[in-house]
Amino acid sequence: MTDKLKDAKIVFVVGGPGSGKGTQCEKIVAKYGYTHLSSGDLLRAEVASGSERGKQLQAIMQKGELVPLDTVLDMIKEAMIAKADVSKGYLIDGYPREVKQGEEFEKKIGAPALLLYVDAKAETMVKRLVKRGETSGRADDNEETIKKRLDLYYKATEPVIAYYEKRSIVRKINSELPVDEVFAIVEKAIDELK
Ligand SMILES: Nc1ncnc2c1ncn2[C@@H]1O[C@H](COP(=O)(O)OP(=O)(O)O)[C@@H](O)[C@H]1O
Ligand SMILES: Nc1ncnc2c1ncn2[C@H]1C[C@H](O)[C@@H](COP(=O)(O)OP(=O)(O)O)O1
Ligand SMILES: [Mg+2]
Repeated sequence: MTDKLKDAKIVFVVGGPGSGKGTQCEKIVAKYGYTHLSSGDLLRAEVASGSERGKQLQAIMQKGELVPLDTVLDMIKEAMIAKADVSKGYLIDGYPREVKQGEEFEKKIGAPALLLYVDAKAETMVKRLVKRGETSGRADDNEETIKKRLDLYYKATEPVIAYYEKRSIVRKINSELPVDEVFAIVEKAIDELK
C-alpha cells in the first residue's frame, strides 16, 4: 500500500454504462469537494495524447472491451497520489469493472469505505447513451458498442456489487429518477460517511 494514501476516504462508483455515474460524481464534487477520478476519462485523456499506448487503448475501447487491469490501476493510483495532499476523499468512477480489479486496488492502494451502486434499467441506459452519442464524440456511444458494453457490465461488473455487499458497504441508488432526486439519495449515503 502507498503511504500517502493510507488514510484516504475512498468511494467506488459502480453502475452500467450510461447509468449516471459521471452526472452524480459531478454533483458530489460540487457539494463535498471530493476528487473525481473516472477511469474512462483517464483512458480517454491518454488516447487524446496521441501516444502509442493511447492508440492501443483506443482500439480496445472502441470495441467496448476492458483495457488491461495494470494500465488502468496505474493511472488511477498516479492520479490519486497527485491529489493526496489536498483531497477530502476520492470518487473512483468506473472502477472496479470486475472483481479482480477490486482486489488489486485494495492490495496496491486501500479499501473503499462505500460503494455507490448507480442502478438503472438496461432500456434506460441504452436510451441515455444513444442520446449522449449525439454530442459526446465518444467512439463507444454507438448502438453496436453499447450492446457489448451492457453485456460486459452484467457479466463482469455486477459480480463486483455482490462481492462488496458481503462487507455491507454497498448503497444502491435508483438512477431512474430525475437527477436531483437521485442526488438526494446519494447525499444521504455520503453524509453517513462523516
Ligand atoms: N437521473 C437521470 N435522469 C435522466 N438522465 C440522466 C440521469 N443521469 C444521467 N442522465 C443522462 O444520461 C447520460 C449518461 O450519464 P453519465 O453520467 O455520463 O453516465 P455514466 O458515467 O454512468 O456512463 C447523460 O447524457 C446524462 O445526462
Ligand atoms: N476500470 C476499467 N478497466 C478496464 N477498462 C476500462 C475501465 N474503465 C474504463 N475502461 C474502458 C472500457 C470502457 O468501455 C471505456 C469507457 O469507460 P467509461 O467512460 O467508464 O464508460 P461509462 O461511464 O459509459 O460506463 O473505457
Ligand atoms: Mg462516465
